[in-house]
Amino acid sequence: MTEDYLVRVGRIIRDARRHKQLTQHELAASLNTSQSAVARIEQGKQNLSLETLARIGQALDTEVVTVASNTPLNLRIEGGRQLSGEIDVRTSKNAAVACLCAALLNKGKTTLRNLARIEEVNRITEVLDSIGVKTRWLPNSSDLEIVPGDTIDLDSMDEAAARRTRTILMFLGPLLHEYEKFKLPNAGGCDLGERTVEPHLHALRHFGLDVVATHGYYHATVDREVRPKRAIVLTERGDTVTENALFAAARYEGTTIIRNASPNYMVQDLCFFLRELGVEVEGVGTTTLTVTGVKEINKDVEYHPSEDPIEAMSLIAAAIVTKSQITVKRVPIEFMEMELAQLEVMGFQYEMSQEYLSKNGETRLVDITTIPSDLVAPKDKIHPMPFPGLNIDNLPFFAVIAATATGSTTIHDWVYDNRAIYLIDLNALGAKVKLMDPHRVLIEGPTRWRAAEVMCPPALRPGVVILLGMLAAPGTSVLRNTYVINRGYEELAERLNDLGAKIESFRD
Ligand SMILES: CC(=O)N[C@H]1[C@@H](OP(=O)(O)OP(=O)(O)OC[C@H]2O[C@@H](n3ccc(=O)[nH]c3=O)[C@H](O)[C@@H]2O)O[C@H](CO)[C@@H](O)[C@@H]1O
Ligand SMILES: C=C(OP(=O)(O)O)C(=O)O
Repeated sequence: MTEDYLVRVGRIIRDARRHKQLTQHELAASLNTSQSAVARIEQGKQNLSLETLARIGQALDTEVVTVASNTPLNLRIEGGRQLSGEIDVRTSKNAAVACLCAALLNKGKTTLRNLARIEEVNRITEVLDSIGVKTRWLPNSSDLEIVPGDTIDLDSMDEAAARRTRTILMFLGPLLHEYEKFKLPNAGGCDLGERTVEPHLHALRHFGLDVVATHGYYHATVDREVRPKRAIVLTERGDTVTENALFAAARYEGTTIIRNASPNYMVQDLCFFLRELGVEVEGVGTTTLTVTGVKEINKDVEYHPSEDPIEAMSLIAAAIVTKSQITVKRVPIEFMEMELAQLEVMGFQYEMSQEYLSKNGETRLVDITTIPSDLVAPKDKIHPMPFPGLNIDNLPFFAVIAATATGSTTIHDWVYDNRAIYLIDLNALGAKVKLMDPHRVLIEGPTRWRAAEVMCPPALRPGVVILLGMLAAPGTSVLRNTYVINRGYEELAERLNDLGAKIESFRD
């Protein structure tokens, strides 16, 4: 390395350290080195090995050196291997994004413990950092600290990051307390077809929010005289719309009743977190939420979001399709009961531990040990429903499971216009999936899986479904362009490898 280059790298490291509000001492401690060594590195007076650069990147949550990161990340899978061992379910993407947005309600310091370190969270922290909210991962942990401070500078928003997620829509609820006029870039995310924002606007109108969508932005105005006069009835029982209504109610000093609310897992997590902020929420887990808000929130709080039922389902599906015995630990059982009941109908056998509590002190967890089972197709169609029905995001996993079962299974995804269609990508791996119409697929099993090279569908769950098919297929498969998977899962390939899978990531 030339001296000039070392100086530039040193400066990048210094800036990243300052951005994370770490002293040289603190960085040195997490690198197991001395403060003077860090000082030399930052002055460009220290030769750096690739390993040291990687460790610094890890300590500062930033890639100091980016290796061709603009090219898509692909996975190479040696399939047909059985899995074994134990794996912990990590905390959920959907609770993470809800709590991140809720942190905007609080002028004090919010610490979200053991947060999922996934791309979706990275996009939101990029957006938050760009508008002047200070976020930092605490050293050697997955705990994220968020301090909004006194002013939020929406004009400096990292729009590219904002447009890659639908979560930006959930800034409406918190921001209506701060501004009488503001604009936000339109929401993006997985390509699942048209996703409405109308129910959000309908709910937030009760708090004086009016939104006009033009030229890629939501232009919002807030009339502070308008306050909820009666119960807010959501026009859809959606998760994020319920969350937006909760954000609005959380800093309204009166009492708001939200009917047709989603009682789903991420909404429950959000309600528990709002309680930590001093907001009264009754009816958690039901379709009527009664919220008594507080005008200003300025509290140092911490919260532990709960484990992800969708990741739990993904891991159980991995065991089923590879005919493996594994123990999936920390399964939030309340949100997996319908899925397990449906799997039982298909002949799936498993053992379940006693219940214990998640670190949020509320969510009930169990460990599930899968028993390799010969599955049969269910007589009735499999379809999702709002909680306590079969989770909408767990439905795609039934496609790859049905492909291993004997007989014909109908899967009916009434929710998304564009999600069922990706399931036919399983056919490249030998499955027989027929699209009956945009919402229904018919799957004939069992499948003689074969390896293939497939472009990852532009949607998170279908992407993982194809990956699971590849785990089942003997031989070498390649799944190309897998960003969407990392949007919702933390180190999925590495963790499956710990169970005996053989997955390598590579860039072209
Ligand atoms: C960040 C987050 O938490 N995302 C979840 C949330 O997204 P989110 O709450 O944003 O879901 P949407 O509002 O997009 O709803 C999904 C689809 O279901 C339709 N719909 C929904 C409810 C209803 O009562 N009637 C109805 O028709 C909507 O029109 C839409 O087409 O909920 C979805 C459905 O559970 C999940 O897939 C997402 O993972
Ligand atoms: C559709 C999903 O999420 P999002 O709402 O973030 O797009 C999902 O988690 O599968």
